[in-house]
Amino acid sequence: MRTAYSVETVRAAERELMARLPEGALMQRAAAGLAAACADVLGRVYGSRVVLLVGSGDNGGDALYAGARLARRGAGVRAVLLAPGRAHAGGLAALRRAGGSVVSDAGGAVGLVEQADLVVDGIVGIGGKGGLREAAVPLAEAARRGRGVVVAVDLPSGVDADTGEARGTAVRADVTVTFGAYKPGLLIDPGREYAGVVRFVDIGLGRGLAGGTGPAGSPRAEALQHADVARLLPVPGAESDKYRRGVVGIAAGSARYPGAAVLAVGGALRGGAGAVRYVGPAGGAVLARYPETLVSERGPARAGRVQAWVVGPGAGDDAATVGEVLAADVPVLIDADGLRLAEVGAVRGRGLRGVPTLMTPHAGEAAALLGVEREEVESGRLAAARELAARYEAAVLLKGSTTVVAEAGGGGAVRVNPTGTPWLATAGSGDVLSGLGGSLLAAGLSAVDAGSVAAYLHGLAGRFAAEGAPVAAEDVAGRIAEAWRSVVGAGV
Ligand SMILES: NC(=O)C1=CN([C@@H]2O[C@H](COP(=O)(O)OP(=O)(O)OC[C@H]3O[C@@H](n4cnc5c(N)ncnc54)[C@H](OP(=O)(O)O)[C@@H]3O)[C@@H](O)[C@H]2O)[C@@H](O)CC1
Ligand SMILES: [K+]
Repeated sequence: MRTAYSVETVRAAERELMARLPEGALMQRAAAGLAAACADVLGRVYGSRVVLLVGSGDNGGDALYAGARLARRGAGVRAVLLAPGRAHAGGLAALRRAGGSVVSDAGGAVGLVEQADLVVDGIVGIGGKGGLREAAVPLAEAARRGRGVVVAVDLPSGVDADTGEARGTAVRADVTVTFGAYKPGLLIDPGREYAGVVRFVDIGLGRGLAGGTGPAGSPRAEALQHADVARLLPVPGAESDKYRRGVVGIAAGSARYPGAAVLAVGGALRGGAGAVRYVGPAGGAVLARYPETLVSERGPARAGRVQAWVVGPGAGDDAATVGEVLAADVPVLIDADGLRLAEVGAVRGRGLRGVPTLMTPHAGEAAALLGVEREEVESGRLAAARELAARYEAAVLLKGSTTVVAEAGGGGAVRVNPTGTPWLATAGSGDVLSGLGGSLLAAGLSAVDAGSVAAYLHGLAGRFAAEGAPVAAEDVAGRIAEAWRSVVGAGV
């Protein structure tokens, strides 16, 4: 699991640790880790050309001390100072002692940046406010088009550490070396994309972050990894029959949109439930594609037992079916039209009774439910998911470039999906996800686990299906088993 903490929590943990350590010790740990990562990406340090972009805070200090270490190993290191009078004094002295040089005219340094083998972005770290300042923009752009590798210190400058927002230009890193804890902005797009490969350097904050003797700051975001997902996936026991593995009911599709039902059933059949029951007007289309489906002509209340329901994909205006499903005392996943048709009170009532509900809106649907503009949801995905989860007392999976899952009530760490791919933004892909999530709910996973595991597998399946080309939702459903196998293989 990658666990990310807010800047406030990281700062508090740092203060607590610094009080017990000699002055400057933490920065030396950070700089040592940073220099090691830089040496790795360079391959050969001796003779390489390194340019440090140095801002006015400790982020620049890290860059300068790491630069000094590289200079001692024979690299030609130049520090470009964005605020010449305010650069970290100790770091500057260390760099000069090691033979590095300083460039105070940032405006004239564009050529240097373009020609460097390695550009180290120490412009600003967790102390950053707003986007990159004007003087830094041409340097960030030069780093992007230049020939060298770009390594960001702690996080790419211009990216908001707590939200992943990038206002205006931000540094595009190949590698980000982050200290002490992941920051949410490294896990959430667009920040995640700007960060490139993230390397974590432990500087000893663990005890403070865990709440031990330090601040009881809880994680803000977490990203499942293969091994976490492998532990959560349902495994049938020797005596499991199809009913013990869970039956998932799909109340989806309409005469106008039969395809949504077919795709949701397709996702559900690959999600670990023992059987899929379909209720709705698209039974013929469903059976034609998936003859193993149990199709019922009657409404959800009389369709037979299920351990979880999926309601909403392609449902049109069928509010009665949505109401009937929400009245059932089993977990329910609500998607698409169902989100619009579900009454807040009915969903909240389930949550207050302890019956799980998982809502799976995309940004547009979430914006409509919250009564805000879509852009507001897109630029503050964590906050939007938490707000919906609090209003509805339901787990909320907010789909998008980075899919996030908040627990009912909106507290706790938000799960952030690391496997997404832009190719998944294709018609019907959400229907597959809803079936898959419902199937995992029926197999016994909690709402947050079912949502985050479904997003993880769906993202992997999307990548397998796409391989760099457009995909159809059917292809994604068809690759879920492969995604599952790849996860389980890595977890054992
Ligand atoms: N604390 C620790 O224990 C450890 C911390 N560590 C490291 O320290 C980093 C945090 O250092 P920090 O607190 O000095 O803040 P930092 O990110 O360098 O920036 C603040 C400065 O930048 C400025 N500035 C603000 N916004 C800006 C913008 N948009 N664009 C440009 N400039 C902007 C602002 O100045 P002002 O607004 O006054 O002009 C201020 O001077 C952290 O990320 C990690 O790398 C490690 O060494 C491990 C131990
Ligand atoms: K930085």
